Amino acid sequence: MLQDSKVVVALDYADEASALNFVDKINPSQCRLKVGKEMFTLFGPEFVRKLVARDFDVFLDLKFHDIPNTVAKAVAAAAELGVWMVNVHACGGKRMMEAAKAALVPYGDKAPILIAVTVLTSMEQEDLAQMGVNITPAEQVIRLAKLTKESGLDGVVCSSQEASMLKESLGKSFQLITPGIRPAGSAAGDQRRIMTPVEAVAAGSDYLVIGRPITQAESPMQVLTEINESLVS
Ligand SMILES: O=c1ccn([C@@H]2O[C@H](COP(=O)(O)O)[C@@H](O)[C@H]2O)c(=O)[nH]1
Repeated sequence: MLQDSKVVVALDYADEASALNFVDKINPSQCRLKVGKEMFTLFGPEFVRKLVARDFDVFLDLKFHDIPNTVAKAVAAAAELGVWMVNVHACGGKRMMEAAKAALVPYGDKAPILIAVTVLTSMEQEDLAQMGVNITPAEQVIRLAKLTKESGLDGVVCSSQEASMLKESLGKSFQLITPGIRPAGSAAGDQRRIMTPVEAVAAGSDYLVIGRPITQAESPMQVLTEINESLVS
């Protein structure tokens, strides 16, 4: 299926019917779909299978963070679901990330893209300081992104505010998946390191993860269409 859009819609709905009502109105050329902790916990792998069966590229955003053996098994289970992308926390360390990557080798070119979360886009300097991390979010992001690349992964989750710096130091092919995207005028909510869709793409984001500005809009389809049109160069 031809995938044109850089938008990954975060399907953070509390009920399956609302999620499928939105999905039924779109096609895979308009966006990819992200299933996170809320919907996976509520509706499990069967919900993911339904989206994959509709030909959508699915990002399974469960942010695995555990011992290497457990994460490797979880990532392989994600590959069995046929998802397009899966992630772990870079804070799990190099051995954990290497184990996750190795677990995908048997899937060859059917393996999902494997990325690692650096610093959550909801976090700012004060949040890091409270955890004893006394550097800026950007410094922590580059540190974890370098470790992710050394571990053989395909890219990172970061904010678009770090995108140009990461592209410059880690190269064009290292994928940058950026939540914390807010079209002008939409509420930031709990997000802290944000950018508009147009700014994010200009900064070097490869994929834009967008949830509430689309899913909570009066007309989600209209917002998605407007964002896609704003990104056509
Ligand atoms: O650093 C991160 C990592 C993941 N997320 C996820 O992205 C979406 C964002 O949703 P919005 O409604 O657009 O804020 C959400 O599912 C998060 O779990 C993130 O925001 N930041």
